[in-house]
Amino acid sequence: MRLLISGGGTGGHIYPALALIEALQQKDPAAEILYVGTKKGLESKIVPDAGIPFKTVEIQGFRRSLSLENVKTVYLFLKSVRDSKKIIREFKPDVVVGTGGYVCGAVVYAAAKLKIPTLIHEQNSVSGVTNKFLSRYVNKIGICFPDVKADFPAEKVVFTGNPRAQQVAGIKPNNTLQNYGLKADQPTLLIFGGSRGAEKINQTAIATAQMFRDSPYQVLFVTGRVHYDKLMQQPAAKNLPANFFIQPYIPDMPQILPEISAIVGRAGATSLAEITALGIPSILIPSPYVTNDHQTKNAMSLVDQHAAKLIKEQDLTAERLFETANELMSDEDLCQQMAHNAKQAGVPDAADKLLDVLESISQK
Ligand SMILES: CC(=O)N[C@H]1[C@@H](OP(=O)(O)OP(=O)(O)OC[C@H]2O[C@@H](n3ccc(=O)[nH]c3=O)[C@H](O)[C@@H]2O)O[C@H](CO)[C@@H](O)[C@@H]1O
Repeated sequence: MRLLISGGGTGGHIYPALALIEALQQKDPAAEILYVGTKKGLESKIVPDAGIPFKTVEIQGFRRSLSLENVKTVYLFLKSVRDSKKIIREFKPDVVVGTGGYVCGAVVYAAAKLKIPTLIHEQNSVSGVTNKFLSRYVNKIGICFPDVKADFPAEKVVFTGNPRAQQVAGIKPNNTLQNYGLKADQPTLLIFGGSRGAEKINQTAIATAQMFRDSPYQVLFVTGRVHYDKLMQQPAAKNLPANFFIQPYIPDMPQILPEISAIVGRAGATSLAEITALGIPSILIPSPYVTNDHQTKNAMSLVDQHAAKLIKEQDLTAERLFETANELMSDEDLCQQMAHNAKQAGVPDAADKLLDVLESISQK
């Protein structure tokens, strides 16, 4: 099969695409893949690092207010559709897949206009702007939360879950935390604010460092690459307790997750797919800055099932973060119960499900 795939901007759109590619390559080692993204998005590093052929088009998102920038956005969209058509004609895919982000708007739209079979994957409980636009043109739509079906033409929707879940579910603990300086035999709390890091979570997490000093577990705090240098200059980052570790980014997150006891993080949909695939208790701090507050809705699906606790960003303080995390890490029964509940919500065969949909529409 020749698969052209596009998804960009943040890890939450990119990692599901990579997981689908991995599942396809396992099933069909002769499969030919091309990934289309932008130079500016995280995909321009993550995708070539994964050894996948990568091409770019130039595109940007719409501003919500009336602005001259939107004229440029329309111009870039039309140009990127033309550029995408050129890439599609050269690569001759059997099927084109979009996993969200502005870039896949142009690529998948171009494919649909060229009558190539198309599939989009919506990770969230509320449809993204790009997927909503594309839903008119595509053949099928894979979803991860039942509620989001209402945002799309019902006959196109298939519940598949997030393929990253299957990629993560297949990995066994292998002392990977040691590569980051942590101990292999201690429970570990992971704190991170999504694939790009989150300023408020970062400032709060660094302020908790000394509070964790005497805890019988270790803390791995991941800042996001763009925040790391500035954060490490703060006095609080200079004299860290021996059980508190800071990293800019974890490129091999699927490898470390099976060794994590509990997570404090945003409620990005791909992170939640990982948390539920493995059954990890979590404390979720949804981003209030995303379309239609979709992270709160994502988070509530786990909170309602007693699989996660929720702290609103506006209520986040160092004391609240430490107390909530410490309470969880100190209560084995609670951890086990939440882990069990999280796992119930997981879809550990999501990549196979999405591949089935892909094969059903592909020209090959
Ligand atoms: C601000 C924003 O628009 N966020 C959106 C974005 O989030 P974001 O890109 O943060 O996505 P998620 O939290 O869903 O996923 C993050 C992904 O990055 C990985 N990771 C993270 C940190 C790290 O150091 N290493 C690493 O590999 C995680 O394992 C996970 O696979 O896409 C999600 C999925 O559509 C949405 O639900 C989020 O609302």
